[in-house]
Amino acid sequence: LKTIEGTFIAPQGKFALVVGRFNSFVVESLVEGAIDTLVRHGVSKDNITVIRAPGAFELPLVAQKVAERKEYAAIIALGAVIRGGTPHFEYVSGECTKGLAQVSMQFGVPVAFGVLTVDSIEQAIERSGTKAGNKGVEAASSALEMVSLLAQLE
Ligand SMILES: O=c1[nH]c(NC[C@H](O)[C@H](O)[C@H](O)CO)c([N+](=O)[O-])c(=O)[nH]1
Repeated sequence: LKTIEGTFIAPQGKFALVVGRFNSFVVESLVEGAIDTLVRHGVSKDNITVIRAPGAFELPLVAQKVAERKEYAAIIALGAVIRGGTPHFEYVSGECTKGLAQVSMQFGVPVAFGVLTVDSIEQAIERSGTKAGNKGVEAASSALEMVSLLAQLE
């Protein structure tokens, strides 16, 4: 039986955090959690770049431009799409999710999905460092694991 799995041991590679500013009160906690996770797993802060975009809708294009540079071992997408009174939520979160997945497949680079898509501010706060964890931490952990896993599949 052969098993191939990723570890969380920091690679030499660089990490790009592409961040949607919208709902920054929540998103900045995701950024903090992601950076803390990378650093505590041995990634040098010199190997972490934070790129901020207006909102979640812009994240796929920014991720694509970052991926094109072929400089980064992984991209961590962070944002918060919070349902308002209109269907806008579906369009923004749907396009963001599809677009990020497309970049990942097109360029063969891990794009960790750390974009909250929630029904309320309360849910957003719960997932940005309170009782439901921190989606930025989860996304950074996923990025570390994927870099390690993909290195074994090259
Ligand atoms: O990141 C978000 N962007 C949002 N809209 C902005 C969007 O991402 C674009 O920046 C904007 O449409 C301009 O292109 C949101 N809502 O509208 O609710 C949201 O909840 N989260």
